[in-house]
Amino acid sequence: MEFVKMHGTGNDFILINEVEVGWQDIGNIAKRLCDRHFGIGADGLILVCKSNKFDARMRIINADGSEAEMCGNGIRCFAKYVYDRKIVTKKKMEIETLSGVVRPEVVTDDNDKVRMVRVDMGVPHLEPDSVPVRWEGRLINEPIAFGDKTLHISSVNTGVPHTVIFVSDIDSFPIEVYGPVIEKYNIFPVGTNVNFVQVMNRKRLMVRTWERGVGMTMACGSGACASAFISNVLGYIEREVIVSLPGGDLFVEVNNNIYMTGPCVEVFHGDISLWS
Ligand SMILES: N[C@@H](CCC[C@H](N)C(=O)O)C(=O)O
Repeated sequence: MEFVKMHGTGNDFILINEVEVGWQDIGNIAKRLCDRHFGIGADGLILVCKSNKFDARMRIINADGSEAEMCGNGIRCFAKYVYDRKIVTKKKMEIETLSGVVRPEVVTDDNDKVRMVRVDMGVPHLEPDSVPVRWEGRLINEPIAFGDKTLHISSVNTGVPHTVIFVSDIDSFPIEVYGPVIEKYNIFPVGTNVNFVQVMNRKRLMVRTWERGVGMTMACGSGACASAFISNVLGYIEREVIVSLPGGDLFVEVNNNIYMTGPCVEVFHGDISLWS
């Protein structure tokens, strides 16, 4: 079957049209395909599925085989995949995900190929049950000790659970040390993505994300939205901000809903025959 390798600001995915396959053990297959040495290599596997009610349905399986509810960079790639292949012909589409309906709008070039996508990411959720996080009331900028280091933690769901932590120097902060500890910390019943944020000025953030089920990534779209939202709640930034990630920049608008705009790129395609 055909697969397509894509990325959104360096967050990379293998996309497969689910209609052509009938895989049972999708977690295990995702793990093998995403492996960077023994497989194609990617942060996640995205399945392009039919929806009974909406234009299409997206499933995202992390590199460790766990299924996530949504993926911000992934849905831009998904929108390009379905529009360029005429699976969906509308520029403003409604995509079903485990986190509800998400609305991407594609921006095309002179050849009607998708170059950028603006995604209505919906309303961010701060209530502890919706994140989810075991905490009395909203968890915003609360000090929590991890060993001998106290970090100020904020929790929000922008399609998937996110933790936002502000640091003064993102380049020297030991993300690989604290990321995995916080991802599985006991107040997060389904784990969390962990975003380390440096506020550069009122219109620009630098963010690095330790992703749940993946590890360090070049970018996280829903993490960029979570970081911009919490930064805005705390009064650090304006409503419109550039979020700079190791893999590129995203433009995020914080209103009642959050909007994220960014690129999506097709890297290569190929055929897979499943090995035993
Ligand atoms: N890379 C993503 C988020 C993908 C899901 C995440 N790993 C999770 O398990 O929550 C994005 O761009 O939003």
